[in-house]
Amino acid sequence: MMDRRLLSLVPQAMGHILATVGWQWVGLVSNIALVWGIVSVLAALAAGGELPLATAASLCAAACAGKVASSALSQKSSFRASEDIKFVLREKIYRKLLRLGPAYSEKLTTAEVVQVSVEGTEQLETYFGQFLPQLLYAVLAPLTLFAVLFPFSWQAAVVLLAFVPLIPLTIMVVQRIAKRLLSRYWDQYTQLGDGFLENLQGLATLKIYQADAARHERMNAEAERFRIITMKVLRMQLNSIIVMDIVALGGAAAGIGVALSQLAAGTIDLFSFLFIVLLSAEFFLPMRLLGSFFHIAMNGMAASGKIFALLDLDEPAEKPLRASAGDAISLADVTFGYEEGRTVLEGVSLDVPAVGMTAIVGASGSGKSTVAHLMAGGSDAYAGDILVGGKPIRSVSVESLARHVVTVRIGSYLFGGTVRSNLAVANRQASDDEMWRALESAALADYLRGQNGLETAIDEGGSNLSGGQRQRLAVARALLSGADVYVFDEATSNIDVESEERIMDVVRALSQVKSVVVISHRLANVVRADRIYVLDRGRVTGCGTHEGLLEGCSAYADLWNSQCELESYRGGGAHEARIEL
Ligand SMILES: Nc1ncnc2c1ncn2[C@@H]1O[C@H](COP(=O)(O)OP(=O)(O)OP(=O)(O)O)[C@@H](O)[C@H]1O
Repeated sequence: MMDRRLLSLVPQAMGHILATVGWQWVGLVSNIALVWGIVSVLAALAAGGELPLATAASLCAAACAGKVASSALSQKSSFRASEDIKFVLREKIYRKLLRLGPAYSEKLTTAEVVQVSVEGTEQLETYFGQFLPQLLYAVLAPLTLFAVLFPFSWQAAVVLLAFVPLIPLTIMVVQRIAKRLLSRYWDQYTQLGDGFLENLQGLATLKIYQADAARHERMNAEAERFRIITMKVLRMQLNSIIVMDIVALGGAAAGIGVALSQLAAGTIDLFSFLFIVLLSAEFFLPMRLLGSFFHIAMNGMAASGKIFALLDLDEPAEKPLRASAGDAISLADVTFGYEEGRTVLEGVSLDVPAVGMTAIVGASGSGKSTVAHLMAGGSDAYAGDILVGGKPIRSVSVESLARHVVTVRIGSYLFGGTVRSNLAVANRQASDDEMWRALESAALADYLRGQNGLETAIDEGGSNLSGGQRQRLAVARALLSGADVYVFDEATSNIDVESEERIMDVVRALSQVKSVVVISHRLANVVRADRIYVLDRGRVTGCGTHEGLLEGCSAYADLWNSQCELESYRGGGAHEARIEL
C-alpha cells in the first residue's frame, strides 16, 4: 500500500501528506464539536430544561468555521502532495528513453510508453494526493472517535471500533483479485494502443489496398476484449464498494444497537445515546472513502509497476567518446538476428577507417542496412565486438555515439516547420551561410531559392516535397551535423541521376576528410570507394577495391554485370567497365 520506491521519488510529498491528514483531523474535531452543540440542545429540549442556546450557537459557529477552514487547507495540502509526481515521473521516463537511445523500441513499444507516462502518472496523482492521506486518516479517525465515545459508553465504542478493521480486510481480499485483473487490464490496454497507433500510421497504405475494413474489424475485436476486461474491473470495483458499505452500515447499526439497549436499561442518558448515534457513521466514513480511492490507487500502482520496469531497463554506459585520429568503426566476428532463431549477420568482420570511403554492397536482404543499424548503436543484442574509436560500442553513451556517427537512410524523418528548423535539428548553432552551403552540396539550394529560402514551409514528414527533395534535405541536414562518421544507407535512392551524381560528388569530397560508409544498390556509386565489402546472406564474401573485386569476387562481378546489363538496356550506360566471365 505504501510503496517506498514511489514515496522516495517525491520525498517532499510526505510532509504534504501529513499536513493533509492533520487538517482532516482538525475537521473531525470540528465535527465532534458541532455534534456536541446540537446534541446538548436536543437533550435539553427532551428533558424540558433550559436550552443552552448561546453556548451551543457559539460552539456550532466555531465548529463550522473550523470545518470550512480545515477542508480548504487539507485540499491545498493534498494538491501539493500530488503536484510534483507527474512532472517527476514524466521527466524520468523521458530521460530514460534518451539514455536507452534508438534501442528502446527493442524493449518496449511506443504505445506502452505513451500510456504509462500519460494515464499511468495521472492515476498516481490520486495515489499521492488522496489515497495515502486517506490511509493514515482512516486509522487516526476511528481511534480519535473511540477515545471520545469511550467515557459515554465503552461497550458501544468497542463494538464500533471492532467493525472498522473489517473494511481493510475486505480491501485486502479485493486487492488480491484486483492485482491480477488490473495487470491483465493494462496488458490489453497497451495492446489496443499499439494496434491503434500502427493502424493510424499505416492508414494511407490500408486505404490504398482497401484493407482498412479488415483492420477495422480486427480493431473492433480488440476493443471488445478491452471492453470486457474494463467491465470486469468495474464490476469488481462496484462489488467491493457494496461489500464495504454493508460492513460500514452494519458496524454503525451494531454500535447504535448497543447504545440503544443501554439507554433502555438506563445505563446511559439521552445525551450520550444521541452523541453516539450521530458520530457512529463517522467511524466508518474515512475507511469507506479509502475504499473508493483504493481502486484508482491500485490502478496507479499497477501502472507504477510498468513505469519502474521501464526505468529499470539496462542502459548503455555513460562513457563519452573522445574523437582521436585513429577513430573508426570496426566489427569483429559479429553475429546478429532481430528475432531468436533467425540469424541475419553471421561472423561479419569489417573495418571503417577514420578517413575515406567504405562501401557495403550486396543483394537485397543480404544485411547491409543491419550493419548500418548496429553501427548506429541500434541494438546491443549481437555476439562479437563492435568498436567505435577503439572502444566497445556498448560502453559509449548514446549521446556521444549520436554525435560521432550520423546515418542518412531512405525516409529519414522530416519535421513539420521550415527548412531552417529541420536543418537546426542537426546543428542549432549553424549560420545561414553554413545552411546554404549544405543545401548547395545536397543539390537543393536552387529549388529553395525559387521558394521561400530557408523559411520554406515543410509539412509533417516532408509530405509537401518530392521523394528526391526529401532525401536531399536529409542529406543536407546530415552534412551540417559535423559528425566523424557518415553512414549513407541508400541515401541517394529516390533521386534523379543528375542530383544523385551531385550528391555523390559531395560524399566523395566528404570522404577526403571524414569517415564515410556508403550502402548503395547502385554499384556505380561505389566504384571509387577505398574499400568495398561484399555481403552475401549475412556473410562478408569479398573485400577490396572495385577492380580487385571484379577480378577476385564472383558475387561482386555478378552484381556488377547484371547492373551494367540493366542500365545499358535502360540506355543509362553509365558504367565504364564490363567484364566477361
Ligand atoms: N526490424 C527488423 N525486424 C526483423 N527482421 C528484419 C528487420 N530489419 C531487417 N530484417 C531482416 O534482416 C535481413 C537483412 O535485412 P537488411 O535490411 O539488413 O538487408 P539489406 O541488405 O539492407 O536489404 P535491402 O538492400 O533490400 O535494403 C532481411 O532478411 C530482413 O527481413
